[in-house]
Amino acid sequence: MWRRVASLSSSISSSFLAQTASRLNTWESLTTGIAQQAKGVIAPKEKTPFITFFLGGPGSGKGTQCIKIVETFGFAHLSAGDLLRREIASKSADGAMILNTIKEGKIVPSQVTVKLIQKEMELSDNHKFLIDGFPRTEENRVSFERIIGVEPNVVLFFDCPEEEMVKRVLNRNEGRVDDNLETIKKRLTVFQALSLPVINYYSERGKLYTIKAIGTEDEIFEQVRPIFAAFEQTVG
Ligand SMILES: Nc1ncnc2c1ncn2[C@@H]1O[C@H](COP(=O)(O)OP(=O)(O)O)[C@@H](O)[C@H]1O
Ligand SMILES: Nc1ccn([C@@H]2O[C@H](COP(=O)(O)OP(=O)(O)O)[C@@H](O)[C@H]2O)c(=O)n1
Ligand SMILES: [Mg+2]
Repeated sequence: MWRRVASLSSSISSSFLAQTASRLNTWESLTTGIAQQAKGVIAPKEKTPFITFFLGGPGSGKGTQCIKIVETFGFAHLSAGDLLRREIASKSADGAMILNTIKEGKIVPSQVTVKLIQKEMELSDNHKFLIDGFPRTEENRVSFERIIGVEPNVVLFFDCPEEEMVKRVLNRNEGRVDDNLETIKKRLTVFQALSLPVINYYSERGKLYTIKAIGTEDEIFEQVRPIFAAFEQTVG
C-alpha cells in the first residue's frame, strides 16, 4: 500500500493524511508507525511517489504509450477518462452528469475527477503513477495540488496535428460516446482553450517533455522511453 507520512513529507495535505489514516484504521496506528520508524524499530517502507502527467489532444496516443510504460517500467496507469467512464458504468450519483459532460466534450468538475484519482492512488501498491488525460484545465491542476498535495515530477505532452487526431479517434472503435466528429470538434476547441495553458504552465517550470506524436507507436515510444530510463535510478 502506498502511503505518505507527515514526517516524511511536509507538502501532503491534511485531508489526504486523514483519509490515509482512516484506511489504516486510526490515526493511532499511523502515529505509532511513525514513532517505530523514528526509533528504527522497523525499516521505512514508504517511497516518495513519482507522478507523471500525460497530456495531449484526443487521439494523440497518450493511452497507447502509457501501456508501453507500464510494461517496460512498471508504473501504475491511471486514466482520468477511464475512471470517469467506470463511474458512469457503476451508475453512481455523478454518473449521469459525467456522461452528459463527456458527450458534450466538456470537462467534468475537478473535484469529481481528483477524488477518483485520489482513491486509485491510495489503493495502489505502486508509488510510480502515470496520470493520463489529466490535468486538462487550470482548475484540474490547482485542484490536484490542493487535494493531493503534490506536484508532478514529469509532464509529457503528445503533440499531434489535429487532422491525425481526428482520423485516429474516428478509427478508435472502442464504442465511446465521444468518438464522433461532432464531439471531437468540441473537444479540440476545449483542448486549445483550456488544456494548452496547462501545458504552457509546465513548460515554464521546466517539467515539460514534448513528444512528436506522429509515426508508428514504436517510433513514438523511442522518444518516450529515454525520459523514463533517465529517471529509473531515482524513482526505484
Ligand atoms: N502512433 C500511432 N499511429 C497510429 N495510430 C495510433 C498511434 N498511437 C495510437 N494510435 C491509435 O489511435 C487511437 C487513439 O490512441 P489513444 O492511445 O487512445 O489516444 P489518446 O489516449 O491520446 O486519446 C487508438 O485507436 C490507437 O490504437
Ligand atoms: N481530466 C479529465 C479527463 C477526461 N475528462 C472527460 O473525459 C473525456 C474523455 O477523456 P479521455 O482522456 O478518455 O480522452 P482521450 O484523450 O483518451 O481521447 C474528456 O473529453 C472529458 O469529457 C474530463 O472531464 N476531465
Ligand atoms: Mg486516452
